Amino acid sequence: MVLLMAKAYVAVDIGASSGRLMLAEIQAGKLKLQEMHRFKNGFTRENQHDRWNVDHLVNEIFTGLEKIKAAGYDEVRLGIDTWAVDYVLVGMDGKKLQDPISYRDARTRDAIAELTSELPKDYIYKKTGIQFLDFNTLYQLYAENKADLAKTDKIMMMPDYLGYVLTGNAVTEVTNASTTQMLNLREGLFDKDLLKQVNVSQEQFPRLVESGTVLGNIRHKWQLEYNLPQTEVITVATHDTASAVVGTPGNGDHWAFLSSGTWSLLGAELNVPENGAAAFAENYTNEWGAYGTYRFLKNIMGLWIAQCVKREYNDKYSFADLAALAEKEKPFQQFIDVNAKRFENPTDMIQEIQDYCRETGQKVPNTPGAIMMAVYSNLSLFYANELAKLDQILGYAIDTLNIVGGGSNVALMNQMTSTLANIDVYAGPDEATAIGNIMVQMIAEGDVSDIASGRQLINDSFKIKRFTPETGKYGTVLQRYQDFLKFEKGKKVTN
Ligand SMILES: Nc1ncnc2c1ncn2[C@@H]1O[C@H](COP(=O)(O)OP(=O)(O)O)[C@@H](O)[C@H]1O
Ligand SMILES: C[C@H](O)[C@H](O)[C@@H](O)C(=O)COP(=O)(O)O
Ligand SMILES: [Mg+2]
Repeated sequence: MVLLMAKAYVAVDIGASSGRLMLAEIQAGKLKLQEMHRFKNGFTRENQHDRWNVDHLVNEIFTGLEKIKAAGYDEVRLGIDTWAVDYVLVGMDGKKLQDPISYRDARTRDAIAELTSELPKDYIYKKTGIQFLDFNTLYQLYAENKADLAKTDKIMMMPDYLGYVLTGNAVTEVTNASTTQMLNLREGLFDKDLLKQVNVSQEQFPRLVESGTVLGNIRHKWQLEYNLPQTEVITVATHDTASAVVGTPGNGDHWAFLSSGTWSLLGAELNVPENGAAAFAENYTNEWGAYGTYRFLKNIMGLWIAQCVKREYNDKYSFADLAALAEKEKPFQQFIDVNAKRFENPTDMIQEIQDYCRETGQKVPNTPGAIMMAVYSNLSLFYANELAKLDQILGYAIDTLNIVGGGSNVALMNQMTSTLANIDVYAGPDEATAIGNIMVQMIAEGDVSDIASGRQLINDSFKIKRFTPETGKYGTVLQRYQDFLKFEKGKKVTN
């Protein structure tokens, strides 16, 4: 009797700190997920810029696929998602011109001020509905080496470039394209004025496609070089946060998501964009989601800070160790604006945190536990503050927060956020990005009918932990934090 193997799906999810290949199948009505390969990601200094090693990423994808083949899977579907805004310049010969520059590189430091002196911010926001982050693709292209741009045949967003290397086919998938801050909300195309502003032609971007589009099979030349399964690549929601939102269980009537990884992306899934005055004033974004939705969210510095702290202790502590050390400390011993520019890419994060506390006349954390409690408690305060703003902008009360990603493992932060925001928190799955990647593939293949049934399958398949508010436990700390932020912004703390 030939056992019909359930279709196997592979998610390649590459975040700013780590990448992974996750294999999924539906077994007995549940989604079974297994990690087949994990690898480090990160940028290094090369040729005067912070750059990603994109050949390393390609090699790791093939290594992961060889492991999947060796595990007995001869045929798979595969989707690729990565972090946003960064791109690869591809020359007339179809090869990359150089290793891509990271969004944390200093080259865009003054780009927003320069570009928006010619094109006002409100004009750009009305067109695109996208938040002003100085590393958006628009500002990277504004700062790009003009000679390199002239040699460029195609500008490929990171996940699209990886799909192109595997299959030879180039597209621009819309969820990640929206993070460029160059897509026109009304027209659904790259905006002509913004293209002109950075001397790029529409033709230099491959055609725009929706998530769920079949990209093609892995090229034969790779099959000869590596021992790979037969692999059909599907263009998923290629911005990792878009996949994370698809993979969010969506518990609650008016629920919000917090994709908690290197970045914390806090927001709500909308059916129409919200690019009005209040959203503009609070720098909220309308990144495009899967299935015609919009990810109305704010970028928060997130666990990037924890990653730097861990590295600066020479990886002596695991993340779980650092969370356990923090648990032993008292919360809210100092207030920190975690989104201050100074925390974006400092040479020494621990020093930066201590200097900030000294400059603002606050208690300076000196031990790993105290430093991590400062990080976790101020992230939780920032989340609670932003949830209050979200209620104001959207005009209704968010009743539940779904926290996904690696940060959903930090019970201390899940509980603090629930109490500070006075709403229920559902934590998990931590691999929601990979799950959302796979969900789009399954919907494209007809194995799952739509996103609602996909989210039901997620709830049925993974352990989702609920946290409820310990009402009143922290008194007026949130109000005092909000007053502190207003005071610091008024003082224009140098950052
Ligand atoms: N067991 C854990 N305890 C505490 N923190 C954790 C744990 N697992 C993961 N994390 C946190 O999650 C972060 C990674 O989340 P992840 O979603 O994998 O990020 P990315 O996709 O950006 O690489 C780590 O930086 C760490 O701070
Ligand atoms: C620069 C972008 O805002 C950033 O990539 C963010 O959107 C993102 O993709 C975060 O994903 P991580 O998994 O790296 O936290
Ligand atoms: Mg991630």
